[in-house]
Amino acid sequence: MGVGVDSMESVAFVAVPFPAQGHLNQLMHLSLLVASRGLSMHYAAPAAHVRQAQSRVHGWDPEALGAIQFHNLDVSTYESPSPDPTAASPFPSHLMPMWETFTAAARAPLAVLLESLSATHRRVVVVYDNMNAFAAVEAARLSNAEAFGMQCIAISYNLAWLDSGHKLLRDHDLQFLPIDACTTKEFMEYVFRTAGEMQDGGSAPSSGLVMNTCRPLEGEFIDAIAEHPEFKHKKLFAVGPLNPLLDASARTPGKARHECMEWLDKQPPASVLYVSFGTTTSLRVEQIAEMAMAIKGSKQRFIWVLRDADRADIFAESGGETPHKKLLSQFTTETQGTGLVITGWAPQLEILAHGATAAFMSHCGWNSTMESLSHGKPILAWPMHSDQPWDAEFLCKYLKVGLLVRPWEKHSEVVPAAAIQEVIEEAMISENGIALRNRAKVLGEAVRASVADGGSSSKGLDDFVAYITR
Ligand SMILES: O=c1ccn([C@@H]2O[C@H](COP(=O)(O)OP(=O)(O)O[C@H]3O[C@H](CO)[C@@H](O)[C@H](O)[C@H]3O)[C@@H](O)[C@H]2O)c(=O)[nH]1
Repeated sequence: MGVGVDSMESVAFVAVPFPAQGHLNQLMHLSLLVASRGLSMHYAAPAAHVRQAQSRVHGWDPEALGAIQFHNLDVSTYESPSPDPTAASPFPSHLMPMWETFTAAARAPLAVLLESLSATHRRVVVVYDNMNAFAAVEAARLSNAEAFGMQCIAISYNLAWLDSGHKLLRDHDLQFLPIDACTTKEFMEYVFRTAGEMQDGGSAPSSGLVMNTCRPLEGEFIDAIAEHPEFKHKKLFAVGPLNPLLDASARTPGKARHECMEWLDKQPPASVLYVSFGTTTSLRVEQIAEMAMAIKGSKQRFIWVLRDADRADIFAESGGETPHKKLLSQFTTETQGTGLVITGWAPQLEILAHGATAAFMSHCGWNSTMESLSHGKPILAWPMHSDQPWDAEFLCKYLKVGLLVRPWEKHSEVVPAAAIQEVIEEAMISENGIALRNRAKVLGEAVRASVADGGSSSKGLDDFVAYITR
């Protein structure tokens, strides 16, 4: 027997993230933000990635997860090799087998989920990672579903991709490196193959884009993309930063604090350098040695997250001893009291929010960029792959809250300790560094205002929810 319209719940919101931390995270934040608006919330990913997203969610009281129904998309088993720091390309190619399996296998169970939600709701709204265009195709098969792409990277990146000679880039002297230069041939082939399945050989059948960005960072670029023929007839919503905003005490309600936070509490204000390269980068052992020398030589307080890229299944046993174990133990002894090395999962959002943190040496993944800027912290930019060289360019030349550690062009070289140390000292103890930190603080206030009541991103989220529940 069919379900009567009167008894149907209203709108089902289905998040379909791409299986990698920097993507799982953003759709989780969006789902949690929308959850309080009375929609029926769903988050669909392979089982290990649902678990990953749940266990690593940051800045939220874990109880908030209760508002979401999680669905394990049944995909066949995939290889989960260790990353290879010595590989010719810094791109995380060890994740490719899992991504291939995901794209091929997640579609059928997603279709079943969407069909069942479609039968019991007035409307199904699918917010899919732009890498998962298949989800938009599945939504388009249903009469009462619509899809929105989730933009997990800078929108200026899309503009540069579509038109690298755009006036905005020329006016600000911004150089765009094409993505194929910063990834691998294999990844590009995967991207074009998965996008190529789309209708008319091009874009996914979506109603628009939800963008994890805000006007104080990318206002001109948001306007320019809205004018672009590809987006002109689409609904665009800038709702970022999606990451929660913490105050300088950096406490997340309902969550036990990591021991590094007790150490941070004891450091003077704006005195600690935070160093981390996200979840898709593994440094060569020679580079780790140079980094250790630079940090020690700078005599600055620090927290250094020294971990390899995630494996496809983060819960799989990691094999063997790390090659830098001896170096690390010596470094830890020599820098006792000045800093901490974290080899596990660090509470990055809390560290960036903390009043003792001064600056962030980062690979410029878009999450790290937004998390840092929304807490008013400048970036020592060391781009590794993909969109990161663009983010570094944007931070250093457009927003003027970044210092370049090394240009992308030198990515295959080991950066010597002296060069790293010079940038650390510039950020931490020079006049220029103080000016940089002040600019980041001012920008951070503008970013935070955009998600406060009446701010542009807060309005963007209201408009999005009003549109999907119309
Ligand atoms: O110990 C750690 C390490 C990472 N993080 C978090 O993990 C996320 C990492 O995301 P991001 O900074 O974006 O880096 P990647 O993991 O490298 O992200 C991938 O996804 C991003 C969004 O698409 C892209 O911008 C990047 O280039 C791509 O590598 C952030 O939320 C961090 O706060 C922690 O909380 N603790």
